Amino acid sequence: MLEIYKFGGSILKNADDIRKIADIIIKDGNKINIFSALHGVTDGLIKIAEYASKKDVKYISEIDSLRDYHLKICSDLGVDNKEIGEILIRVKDISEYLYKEGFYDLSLLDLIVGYGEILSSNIVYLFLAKDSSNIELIDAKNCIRTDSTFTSAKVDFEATSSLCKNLVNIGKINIITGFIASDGEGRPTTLGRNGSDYTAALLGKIFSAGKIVIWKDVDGVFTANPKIVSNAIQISKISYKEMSELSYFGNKVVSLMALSPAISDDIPICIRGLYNITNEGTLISSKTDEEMGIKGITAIEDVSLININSFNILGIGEFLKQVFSAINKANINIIMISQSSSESSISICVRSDEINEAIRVINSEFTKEIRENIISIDVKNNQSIVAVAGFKIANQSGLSGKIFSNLGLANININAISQGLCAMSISFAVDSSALNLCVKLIHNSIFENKCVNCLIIGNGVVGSSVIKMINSQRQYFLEKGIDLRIIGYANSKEVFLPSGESFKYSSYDEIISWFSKEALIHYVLIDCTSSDDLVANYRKFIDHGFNIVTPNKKANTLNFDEFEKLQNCLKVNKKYMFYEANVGAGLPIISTIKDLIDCGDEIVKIEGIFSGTLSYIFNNLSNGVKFSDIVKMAKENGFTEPDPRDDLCGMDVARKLLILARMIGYRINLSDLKIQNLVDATDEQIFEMFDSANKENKTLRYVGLIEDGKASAKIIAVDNDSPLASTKHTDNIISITTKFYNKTPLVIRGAGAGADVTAIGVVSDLIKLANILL
Ligand SMILES: Nc1ncnc2c1ncn2[C@@H]1O[C@H](COP(=O)(O)OP(=O)(O)O)[C@@H](O)[C@H]1O
Ligand SMILES: N[C@@H](CC(=O)OP(=O)(O)O)C(=O)O
Repeated sequence: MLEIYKFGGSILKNADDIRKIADIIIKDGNKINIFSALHGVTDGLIKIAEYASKKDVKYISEIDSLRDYHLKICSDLGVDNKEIGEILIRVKDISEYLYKEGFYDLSLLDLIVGYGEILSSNIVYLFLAKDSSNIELIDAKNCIRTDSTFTSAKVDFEATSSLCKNLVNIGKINIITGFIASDGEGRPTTLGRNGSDYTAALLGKIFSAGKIVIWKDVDGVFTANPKIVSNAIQISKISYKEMSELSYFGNKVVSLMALSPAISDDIPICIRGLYNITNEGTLISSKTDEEMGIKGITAIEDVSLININSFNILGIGEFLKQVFSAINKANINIIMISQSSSESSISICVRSDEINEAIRVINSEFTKEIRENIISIDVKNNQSIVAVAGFKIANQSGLSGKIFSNLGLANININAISQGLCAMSISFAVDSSALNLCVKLIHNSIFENKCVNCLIIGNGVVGSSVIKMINSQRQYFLEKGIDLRIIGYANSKEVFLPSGESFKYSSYDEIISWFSKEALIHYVLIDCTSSDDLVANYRKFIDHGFNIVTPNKKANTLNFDEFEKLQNCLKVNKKYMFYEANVGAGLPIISTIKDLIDCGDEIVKIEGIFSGTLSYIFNNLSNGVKFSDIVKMAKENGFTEPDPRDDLCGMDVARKLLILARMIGYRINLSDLKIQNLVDATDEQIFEMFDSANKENKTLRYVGLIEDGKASAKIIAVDNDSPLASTKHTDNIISITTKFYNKTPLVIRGAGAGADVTAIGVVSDLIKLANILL
């Protein structure tokens, strides 16, 4: 099966690229190979023509760099540079002529610009010809015949077909210049920017190729430009119609012009990546990937919007006819139209370089009406058109809502919208300054809305366990439709990204702006620190779209005013904060209390052992064992904070009590709690308490209590048969008495400390959050 290969400027950057291309051509024995100019060379040649004709000597340095670029590649490839040098002298001669004349027209522009393809093809030919005699170099000026519309010439297919059949020997490996052609008088023409794709498609049609393969620096067609949207998804199959829609709206992967010869003869076009040849690329054909209804988001930059308002004096039909015929006469290309018939107003989008002409013709068409204030015109410059395309666009209910509500949240204004009844696309105009954010947001609201993007700050014991748990359970969560994705994790100085890269930060603002620019849809900050500073920044994170999940107790124990501000901030931004691991690590204490409240139950009393450390200490009290020795043992076993006084002072228990008390509506602060501090408790004092409890068949416990609007914690002697007496090891136990659980309280008991159980608390919050968001 004959295949046409086309190699674009994006993969013609250096000698290595050319070696890779040569390998592919030789390995596949591919017969028809079309080449664009080296990367950036067409732009460079246009600049040379412009400078030289304006008598600007900058053209000389441009010529020099053009020469150096090509000659360096020749020398890197070990190719004799004599011929290339001669071609470069011709380019120099033309530019000197333009300089002398101080003028250029489009035919001269085509003459000079076409040398880009001549140079690149010659280099490739010379390189391949070093090892093979079966290589042919073809200048497409000798076989692609066009009219004389310089810079965008129209092809005479019949003449081209017979010239190509005469000239191209498909027994050989042909290296053919893309983009360039000649008119009936032999004058060089070009097929329009990005025209090499078209050359490839024409040859595909002429030689009834089985496939046209366009080699690129990307692995295929993606759901958005992967250079803008880093998480764009590669499309495996896309229909000609869908691709045409994307190309019309600015997708550069394959030019619109190139699609038509392929469509007419049903020749599949495959987009493949030179740098990843194991990837099969994207197939553009009559078939599409049915499951993927929406294929992508694309944009046309540098457009202007003209709004023409008519105050209904003319009939709407007559008004539109006049507008379009005026614009049509001036040969201006209308890219998008949006009409509001009730007001007889119409918005027309044109390329920015055509806006002045468009305004001029409309002004002259409606001179009288404008003078009489029947018609008014206003113009918005610096616009871009964004389009979402795919075969299911027309019948995707809610799609526009999803797109526009996300743009609304990001304060991006839509200046005009267009969608047909059976359209393959929705297109709309936005300010160019918002373009990249807009494309990312739309992309992510369509393709990434099933994923919760987790930023973990704090990579200590808990943070590391959370990361491990998210990663090891990933598949399990995915099967349940929940995609928890870690987008970064940070210590106090640096953020590490999944790509292996990292960046240092000195303020949380830097982290926020780094991740906000990705414009993902669902963000969550997982605060695994005990930092007050990070908590002080929560509101900024929330304002920028983050939800919060945290085992850090500092946020819920801020002084009440600050705590309320945080709650309001969550409410205003419609974001969530989950904090199961604040109390009892993974034990479902917070969620149970929340559920009870949500059901209308009333919490009368909460009592329990809230500290794993203090639980361990009092569980190990027995005759003949000193309190201070048990504290030492707890420390040796890693059950205490690095400084055990942080546990003994009762502050950790106080925070937990305050968190629960606020949940059930107490408007109190830490200073309102009565907490027994054990830092200075002596062995004798504790033994005395232990002994007298023992004698009364009671057990000593450090118990927290929330009741009657107050919260406190102290050592209590509880009955030996009370649930609080039954704890072991580092257990937490919490007994909740409510309006409904009034005879026998609801009791939750289990391990209340440790990295893994805390991580469970965090991850269970993430799942709850995901179930709300997704
Ligand atoms: N949806 C998309 N999928 C893949 N690439 C895209 C998409 N939209 C824009 N691009 C851009 O198109 C570029 C390739 O086009 P171009 O530079 O014209 O290639 P060439 O010079 O090889 O013809 C890619 O590098 C990529 O940045
Ligand atoms: N070199 C021409 C033709 C072309 O098709 O190039 P590329 O394949 O790099 O888009 C241009 O830049 O317009």
